[in-house]
Amino acid sequence: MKMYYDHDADLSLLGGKTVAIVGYGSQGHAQAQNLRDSGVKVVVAGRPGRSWTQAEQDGFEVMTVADAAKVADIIQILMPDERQGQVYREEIAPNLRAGQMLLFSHGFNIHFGQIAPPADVDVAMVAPKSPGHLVRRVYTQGGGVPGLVAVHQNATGKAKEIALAYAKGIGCTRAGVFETSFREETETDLFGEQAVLCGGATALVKAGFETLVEAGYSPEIAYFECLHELKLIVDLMYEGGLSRMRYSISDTAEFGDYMTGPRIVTEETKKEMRKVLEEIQRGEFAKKWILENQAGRPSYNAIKQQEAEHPIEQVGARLREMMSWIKK
Ligand SMILES: NC(=O)C1=CN([C@@H]2O[C@H](COP(=O)(O)OP(=O)(O)OC[C@H]3O[C@@H](n4cnc5c(N)ncnc54)[C@H](OP(=O)(O)O)[C@@H]3O)[C@@H](O)[C@H]2O)C=CC1
Ligand SMILES: CC[C@](O)(C(C)=O)C(=O)O
Ligand SMILES: [Mg+2]
Ligand SMILES: [Mg+2]
Repeated sequence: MKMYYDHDADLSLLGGKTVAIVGYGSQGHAQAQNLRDSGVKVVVAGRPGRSWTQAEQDGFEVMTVADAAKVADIIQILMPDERQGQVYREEIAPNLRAGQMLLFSHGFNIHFGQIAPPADVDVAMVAPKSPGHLVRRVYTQGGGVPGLVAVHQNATGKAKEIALAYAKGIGCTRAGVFETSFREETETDLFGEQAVLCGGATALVKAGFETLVEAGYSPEIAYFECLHELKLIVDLMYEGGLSRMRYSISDTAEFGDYMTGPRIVTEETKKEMRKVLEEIQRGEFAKKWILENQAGRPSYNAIKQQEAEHPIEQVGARLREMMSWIKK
């Protein structure tokens, strides 16, 4: 397995081809706009509604998913994971022809068997390791976000080269693209978002905020300390790793970091992380998420509502009103 950069990928492989971006949400709008700016012919596929209108306003030719599956050479599926199976079966599969490429940015549906493409199409993945809005922002700033590339089916014999050309079109080869498998991407992505990036980080931020507020400190100070400043600290880690961050903070903070960090994230926490990973590997999380959607998302909706009402969200909204550069 190796890393691929701009000089390893040939954008001309997409010349004369049409890429259909199915779904114009977080990843869809970013990948569609980056590809277009890279000179690739892009159409957007969706259903009548907000995203369809937005894609038209952004200057794209927009069509139904079924029509896009007919006209495109590469079909990049960027609908929510839980919707992809049904739309694939109803609108994409009946219109597929040999030699097309089905592309994904997350391996969930292939790895967990929700989508089973015919043998005569390429099936690959280009997964940006970034939220969609930053895929676009970093590209327009001249950079790119790292990505993963994987091939599940190589019907044409050119699947990896085409996927790498696509990765170049969205800017990922500027930062580096690592070759992986659908299984590795799916399991590590689910683990990362649950244990560290989203679940772990939000739980840490809320616990810190609540500890300060419950001890009588101002919610405003607790917000700045536990949420706002986290971005600034993480920016330093992004630029130069843990040591760059530790270079910039005071020695007092660095000593506190060494003494207290291991008391917060303990061996017990790591034990739980290993359990989370095993549940993902055994497909238990995927099953739970599929059943949750079939039941109309009762837990998801209830917790989402509860989280929106957390005091950190109220105080944060008020404080950010004064920071116009953040609102932009
Ligand atoms: N969000 C991210 O940053 C990342 C996402 N990914 C992966 O990318 C994929 C897309 O995720 P994400 O960008 O978050 O998705 P979003 O939820 O942001 O966007 C979903 C899009 O799909 C459209 N859509 C939903 N249902 C249908 C349907 N039945 N028919 C046609 N269009 C439909 C929505 O249109 P409408 O407005 O009509 O609802 C919307 O445009 C997933 O596989 C995800 O795991 C990978 C890396 C990061
Ligand atoms: C961290 C969440 C993510 O995996 C991502 C932005 O990479 C996602 O599924 O949105
Ligand atoms: Mg991810
Ligand atoms: Mg993810």
